[in-house]
Parts: sequence; C-alpha cells; structure tokens
Amino acid sequence: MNEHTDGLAVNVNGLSRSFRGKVALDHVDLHIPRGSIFGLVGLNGAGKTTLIRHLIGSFRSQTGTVRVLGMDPVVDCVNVLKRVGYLTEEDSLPTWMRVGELIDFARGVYQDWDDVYATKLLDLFGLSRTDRLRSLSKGLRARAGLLVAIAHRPELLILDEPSSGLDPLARHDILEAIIRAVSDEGRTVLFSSHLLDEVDRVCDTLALMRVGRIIETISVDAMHEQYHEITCRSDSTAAPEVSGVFGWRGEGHEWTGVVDSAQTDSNKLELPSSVTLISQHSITLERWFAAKAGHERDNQNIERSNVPTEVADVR
Ligand SMILES: Nc1ncnc2c1ncn2[C@@H]1O[C@H](COP(=O)(O)OP(=O)(O)OP(=O)(O)O)[C@@H](O)[C@H]1O
Repeated sequence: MNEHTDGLAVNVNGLSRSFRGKVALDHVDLHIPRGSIFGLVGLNGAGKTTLIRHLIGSFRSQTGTVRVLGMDPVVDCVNVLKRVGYLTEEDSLPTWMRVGELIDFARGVYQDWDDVYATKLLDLFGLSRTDRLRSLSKGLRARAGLLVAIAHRPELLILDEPSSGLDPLARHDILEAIIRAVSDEGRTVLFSSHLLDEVDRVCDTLALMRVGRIIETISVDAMHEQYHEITCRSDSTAAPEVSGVFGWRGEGHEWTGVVDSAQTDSNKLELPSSVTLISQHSITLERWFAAKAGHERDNQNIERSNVPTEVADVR
C-alpha cells in the first residue's frame, strides 16, 4: 500500500533542515489523514512555513522523506501543484494584473479549473474581473489569492497564515466557510495560523511546533477532553507544585494551572494540603498553547547532533 492509498494526504517522516547551521526543522514527522482539517500552530520561528515549503516542493529535504498525495513534491512538482491549492501570508500576487487576467492565467495552469465556481467566488468575495490587483486593499488581494488557490478544487488546500490580510468578518464568513466546504467534499486542509480561536473552531486536529519540532499532535476534541484548567489558593506565594499540572499563572496566593489528566493517577488530582481547589473549568486552545509552549521550553533538551548543518539547498 502506498501513501496515496493509505489515507494520508501528507506523510512526512524524519524531516530535518538547517539554514547555515541553524536548525529550522528537527526530525519532524507529520501525518495528515485525507479529509481532515489540520491546524499547524507554533510560536514565531517555530518552523511552520519551512515545513509547508517542503510540502509544495520549494525546499528539498536534507534528511527524511516528504510525500504529498503520495508523491515527492520536488521530483513530481508539477503533478503535486496541480492537485494542491496554496495560499501564503506573503502578498505575492502579480500586482500588474487585473483580477480577470489572474483568473485566466490560473485557468491555463490548472486543468481542473472550475469556471462556474470561480465566478461564484468572485461574487462571494466582492471582487470584479476588472479590478487591478495593485489597487486592491491587502485584504481584497488576499481574497483574490484564496480564489486562485481553491477554484481548481484541490485535493489538498494549504493555507499558510491566510488570515493575516483578512478582516474578522472575512475570516469568519469567507475563510472558515471555504475551509468547511473543502472538507465537506472530502478534501484536506492544512492550515497554519496564530489565531488560535479560529484553529479551535475550524480544525479537527492540530500539531504544535516549537523550535523546529512537533511537540504534540492531538485532535481538538481530545485536547479539550484531556486538559482542563484549575484555579487554586495556595498558602505560599510561589506557584504550587502539583503532579500533572503545568503552566501555572497567577500572583500572590491565587494560581491557575493546566491539568493533563493523562498525567494524573486515575484522573484524580492530588493537591498538597497547602493548596485548595477553588474551581475547575474547560480550557481554551490559547491557554493550552501558552502552557504547553512554556512547559516545553522549561523541559526542552534538544538533541541536535544528528541534524545536518550545511547551507540550505533552496530550490
Ligand atoms: N530561507 C531561509 N534562510 C535562512 N533562515 C531561514 C529561512 N527560512 C526560514 N529560516 C529560519 O528558520 C526558522 C523557522 O522559520 P519559519 O519561517 O519556518 O517559522 P514560522 O513558524 O513559519 O514563523 P512565523 O510564525 O513567524 O511565520 C527561523 O529561525 C527562520 O529564521
């Protein structure tokens, strides 16, 4: 069985990359099932864009393997790009074109271009074929980029920080609707974003990246099930030490922490006598992210000796 038939849209194993000796990706494994809406989150510089660039064939792997829809995106670049829609946060559209010219160009590139769908999207996005890309606002250009990324109905839609140019209404009414529509048709979406409430609403699974590594991959439902937040009063003014609880925040005697129920004995929290539980509540993705990123930073001991250090092979 190959990757194309085993249910994975993206299959990355042991991918490492460094740029002039600086590690950007460190033994990354990424397995994205077909049909999922997969969120990639991480602090600035975590390696999200570098990973995505490997998926679209812009970077050749130094170590490890990358397969997209069963193909190597460097060797089979044309076939991968035909079946993938890609939108980056960079404003990289040819601004000398009008929207209509951009659409005509894209129609020539993608054999599965859907003109009826493109016209519907033009209308939905409030764009006109005669609009000059140069004269559009950043947000409207982002909509034009999204149109071109999706009107050939790609099997895999990759959105790298697509929200950066979009206003909140466009994010909610356009981007999220598009992502859901793509997924309802059984296609796959990989979505990198710093807007964690958006990731929480839209994605079914997410991977958290930190300093070139994926430190956790979890379904959004499982995250909400496994983790919750507690508020405690402590006799001391230092953060309490409780097994299975991390990411303490607070000051004085009142502290909130994140409970990982997988790390507590039979899901039961053992609080020392100096700590009193005030309340427990469900957790937001934002709180989980902040606690995890900090927690992993404290515990990190990255072994980098196996990562190649030569200058990046940028295509
Ligand atoms: N072409 C390049 N040349 C040199 N260094 C690079 C290059 N591309 C990325 N890097 C470095 O690789 C690391 C990961 O960067 P990357 O852009 O992938 O992170 P990111 O998670 O997408 O960050 P952000 O959230 O800020 O967009 C950073 O240290 C960055 O400086």
